Amino acid sequence: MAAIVIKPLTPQEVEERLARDLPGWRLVDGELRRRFATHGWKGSLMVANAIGHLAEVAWHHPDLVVSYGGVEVRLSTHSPKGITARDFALAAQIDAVVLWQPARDGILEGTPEDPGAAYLKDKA
Ligand SMILES: C[C@H](O)[C@H](O)[C@H]1CNC2=NC(N)=NC(=O)C2=N1
Repeated sequence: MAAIVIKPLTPQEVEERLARDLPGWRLVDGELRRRFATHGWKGSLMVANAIGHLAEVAWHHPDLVVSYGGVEVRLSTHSPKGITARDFALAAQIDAVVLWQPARDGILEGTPEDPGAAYLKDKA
C-alpha cells in the first residue's frame, strides 16, 4: 500500500479549503481555530471530552482552551509543521459531532429549551 503523503498547506490553500469545507473555522497564528459557545462550565467540559475522544481515536490532538462560556479548539500538525489534511479531517469530524442535532420531527427530543437544561449555544 502506498504511504499517505502529508504536507503542509500554504496559507492560501488553507484559506481556500476553509471557505469551501469549514466555514466555522479560521486560520489564526498558524492554527485552525473554532470556538463552541456553551451555557456554562459543565457544558464546556462535555464538549472538551467529546473532542478529546475524537482526538485520541484519530491520534491527532488539538489544544483546547476550556472556559466557562465555551471551548476554543486550536489545531495544527507538529510534524511536518503546519496545517495539513489531518487538521482539516479532524476539524470536520469535530463539527459533525459537536454540532449534531437530532432531527426536529424525529424520535430524539433534543436538549430542552429551559435554562436548567441549556447546553450548547451553537447548533448546526
Ligand atoms: C508526537 C506527535 O505529536 C504525535 O505522534 C502525533 C499525535 N498527535 C498529534 N497531534 C497534532 N495536533 N499534531 C500532530 O502532528 C500530532 N502527532
